[in-house]
Amino acid sequence: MNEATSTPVIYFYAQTDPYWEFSNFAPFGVALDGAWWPTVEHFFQAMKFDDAAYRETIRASRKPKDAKALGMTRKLPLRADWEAVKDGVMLRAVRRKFQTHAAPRALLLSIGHAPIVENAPMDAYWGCGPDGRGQNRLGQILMQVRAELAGE
Ligand SMILES: Nc1nc(O)c(N)c(N[C@@H]2O[C@H](COP(=O)(O)O)[C@@H](O)[C@H]2O)n1
Repeated sequence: MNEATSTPVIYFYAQTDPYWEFSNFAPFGVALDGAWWPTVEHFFQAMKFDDAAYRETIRASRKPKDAKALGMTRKLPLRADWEAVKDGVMLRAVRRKFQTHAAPRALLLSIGHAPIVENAPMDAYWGCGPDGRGQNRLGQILMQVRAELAGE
């Protein structure tokens, strides 16, 4: 429960959780930059790199966890501006996912103005982190996309 508003908080993360559809790992592909990406995670991880061949390796990987593992390598350099652009990359991909797929869009709109939190125990940037006090940037982006879709 959000104590300020008494609105239930929507948590999501694992495939077995309610609202798994909100995860970047959920199987909703996106068309971006002239290609089809199997999940938002594939696109996000690939965009970390200037190397086009490596981006394609990530795009072609079987599962989002494979894409994530490929994106975590530091054998190749991250693009120099990654920290500056990563939130915009995430917003583009999440926005396209919900524009493209009716089922997750309906679910996102069905929860009204409820706060959304990625319940990621190891990620205090995109999620709420181990102590629940992380930045929750993915949750914020989902709420932004929800407002756009609702015409707010
Ligand atoms: N479902 C799921 N499983 C994991 O293991 C995760 N880490 C996440 N979180 C997502 O990871 C992405 C962030 O990647 P970087 O750490 O910036 O490389 C982002 O899509 C999170 O939502 N989710």
